[in-house]
Amino acid sequence: MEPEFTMISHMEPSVLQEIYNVCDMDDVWLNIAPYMPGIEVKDVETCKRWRMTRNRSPTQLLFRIWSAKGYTSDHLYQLFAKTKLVRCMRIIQPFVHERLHYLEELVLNPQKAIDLPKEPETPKPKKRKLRKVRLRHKPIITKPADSCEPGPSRPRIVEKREKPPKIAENPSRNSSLTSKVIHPKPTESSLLAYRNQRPQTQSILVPKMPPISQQQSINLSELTATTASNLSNDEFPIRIAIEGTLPVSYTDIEIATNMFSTENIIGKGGYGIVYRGELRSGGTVAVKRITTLSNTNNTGTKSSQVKKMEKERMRQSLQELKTLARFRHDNILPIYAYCLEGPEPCLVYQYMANGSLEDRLLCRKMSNPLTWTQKLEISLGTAKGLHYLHTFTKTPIIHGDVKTANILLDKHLEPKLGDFGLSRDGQMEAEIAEKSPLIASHIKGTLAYLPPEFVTSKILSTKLDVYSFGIVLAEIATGLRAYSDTRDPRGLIDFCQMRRDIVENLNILRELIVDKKTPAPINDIEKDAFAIIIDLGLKSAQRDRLQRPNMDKIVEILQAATCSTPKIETLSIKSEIRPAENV
Ligand SMILES: Nc1ncnc2c1ncn2[C@@H]1O[C@H](COP(=O)(O)OP(=O)(O)OP(=O)(O)O)[C@@H](O)[C@H]1O
Repeated sequence: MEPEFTMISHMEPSVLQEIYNVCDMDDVWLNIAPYMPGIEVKDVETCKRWRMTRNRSPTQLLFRIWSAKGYTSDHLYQLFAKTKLVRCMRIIQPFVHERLHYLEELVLNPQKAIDLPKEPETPKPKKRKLRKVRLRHKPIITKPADSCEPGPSRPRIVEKREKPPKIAENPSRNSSLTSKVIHPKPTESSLLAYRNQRPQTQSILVPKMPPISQQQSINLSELTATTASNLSNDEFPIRIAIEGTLPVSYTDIEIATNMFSTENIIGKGGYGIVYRGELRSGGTVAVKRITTLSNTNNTGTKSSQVKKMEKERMRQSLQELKTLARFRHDNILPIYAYCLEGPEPCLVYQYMANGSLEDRLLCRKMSNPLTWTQKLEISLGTAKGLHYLHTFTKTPIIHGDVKTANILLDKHLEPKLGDFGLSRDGQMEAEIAEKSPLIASHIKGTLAYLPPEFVTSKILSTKLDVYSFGIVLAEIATGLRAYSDTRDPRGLIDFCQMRRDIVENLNILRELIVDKKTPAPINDIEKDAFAIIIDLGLKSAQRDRLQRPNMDKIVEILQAATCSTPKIETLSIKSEIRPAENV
């Protein structure tokens, strides 16, 4: 059965490439942009910068932006007819509905067109497949006053603000060409005519995307053409993920990050680069740009391995979006917005001025060492965030990747847990006794922070996060890395525990493993801080998960430690734990 329509982004990549080649040549794309409903001045400017700064095809970006608005190969064919690009019409003809094929003849021989049978009226689209898109700006075309180009000038788009549109225009019905609306290559007079003819409204009806859940798999190109409003299946995870979070345009992100300038880079992770962005309305944000993999094999297509990695990358980004959009807490990194319409998906977060806890513990970027009071507050805040995740809903959420790099510090050094790509629904330890333990389908996370029961038996419970948090506490107390090849033992918990077993005297232990960068304690709370943090760290990272405390107990201990002289048992774990194996 013939498909109802083909989304531009779903067309054969080699066909699209051919079109890009033709339209990039002599900047032909600049001639067609003014005829594309919904394309604004800022979009054209973005495409120009895209070519200038990255040497990438401006047509490709232009089509991506347009395609994200729901336009199909049929619309593209009509656009090429309007701009008399017969070569392009022929290239995409196999993807175009037969009823439109007559347009080629019409373009080649407009006189003959009078004798042609009238174009069959486009069937009225089903109501549920239509979506109303209102555009704020109407581009109009003028000849640049300062143009020094000979002959017909290249149309320039200038922005003009308009009153809100009143009448809806359906491009699938109104843009079917008749001899009246076919334009020759724009000349000054034709541009004037075009301006007068162009409908006064910018409100158009766009066919809705097919529900993505019906498609076989999710890939980047599908997602980049996806917006919140054109997903129709309520069960589809993207819709759930993005509900309650604002979509933002790719252009706005480019402007905020100064075209993703290297000066704005604040960090790099496994899946993307994080940029500092300045909003036009004022305020700073962090933008994570999920990088796509450029590796292709010698046939020019991506290997199945690369496709698998891209899919996983996308899955994790959506998981992060889904969890962060659902859970709001003082100690969970707020997500502000997302963008799926551009060449790479982007997530926009609150900007954390003091970077990651990892950076601060290692005094990277010339930062000052944290004091014991700050270390206690950061430990407590992080514990509260985890406690919230484990207890807020009936089914606890397991973060799955708690580590110092994923604890971010705002300008007041308030910690916020980030990187929820591996988060999932889990079980409380108590539930495991009643039911059978949840077994993860795969092991993911940072190996040095993963507990033995997860690495060996894939047992998934809240105690996974408790174990990882224990290692974070040991890092806070000692200033040492979770794992080091040059240390014996290499794992930090084993390293501390071994010394703890040998040395009875707390002062000597402190001398051996305390973080020497931390300023000397200035009060009783600070004096006790090292012992409390390392003790809790070792307890939380015990090999036997049943011996590890719950997050509520951990919060209670840290809360007591930050407010008054704690009356809690410290360094009492000598006989309780066996040295943990390095995982
Ligand atoms: N909201 C933010 N504000 C300020 N800096 C941030 C923010 N988010 C991330 N960063 C910085 O960017 C770095 C990279 O973050 P990202 O989450 O991509 O990777 P990661 O967690 O370090 O690594 P991976 O995702 O591979 O585990 C962080 O270590 C941090 O320094």
